[in-house]
Amino acid sequence: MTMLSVDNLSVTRGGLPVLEGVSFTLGAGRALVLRGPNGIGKTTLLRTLAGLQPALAGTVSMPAETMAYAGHADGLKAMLSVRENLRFWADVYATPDIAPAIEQMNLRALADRAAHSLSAGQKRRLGLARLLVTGRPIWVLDEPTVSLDAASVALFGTAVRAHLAAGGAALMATHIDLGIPEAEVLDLAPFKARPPEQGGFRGSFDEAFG
Ligand SMILES: Nc1ncnc2c1ncn2[C@@H]1O[C@H](COP(=O)(O)OP(=O)(O)OP(=O)(O)O)[C@@H](O)[C@H]1O
Repeated sequence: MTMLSVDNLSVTRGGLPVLEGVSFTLGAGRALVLRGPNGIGKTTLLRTLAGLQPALAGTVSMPAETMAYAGHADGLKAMLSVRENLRFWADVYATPDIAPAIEQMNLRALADRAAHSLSAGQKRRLGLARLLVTGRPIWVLDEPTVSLDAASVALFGTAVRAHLAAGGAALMATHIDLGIPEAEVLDLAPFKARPPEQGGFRGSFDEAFG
């Protein structure tokens, strides 16, 4: 069953097209890994899908409200404890129980620590625990394993697989193997936007106004 359908999407950064004509579908229970070199537009595409910036063209079948985005900035409240951060998000998303998220991301020993006092990897774990309390079906993950040690990468891989097994879906940019062999891969190279031709803008300008 198709959960998300992206058709002919074009995305921009700093006003310039980055990727053009991106099309793919993502089924319930499926994971899709975006591949491509630094700067190709993985972050831009994920942010566009999550509704954080507008698309230049194309359609996305599901609203951003169905997606939980975890990006480079974890969006944690520095002065709140781990537990308070999760309660805050649980209230926002009307999720009754934060205990499963604390367990799955191995945060029990850190539950009363202020978020600002956590290490980079611990902050990442808290940011990923936030995904679990959103209750949203489509996870949109930008380099989710940055700063995680091997044990935490394994925890995270397990959480993603549990999400897929429960009928969710995941779209992610990652350079490492998450231990999800069934994940499909989308190479973004064919969608790289062509740079504007030399004088192309002036040409069309002249044509329109000359
Ligand atoms: N703030 C910005 N303003 C203008 N252009 C930007 C900005 N940030 C990034 N870009 C450019 O937009 C393009 C796409 O960047 P993006 O971060 O989406 O790539 P990425 O594939 O996620 O890269 P990485 O693998 O390094 O994370 C790049 O060419 C980059 O130089």
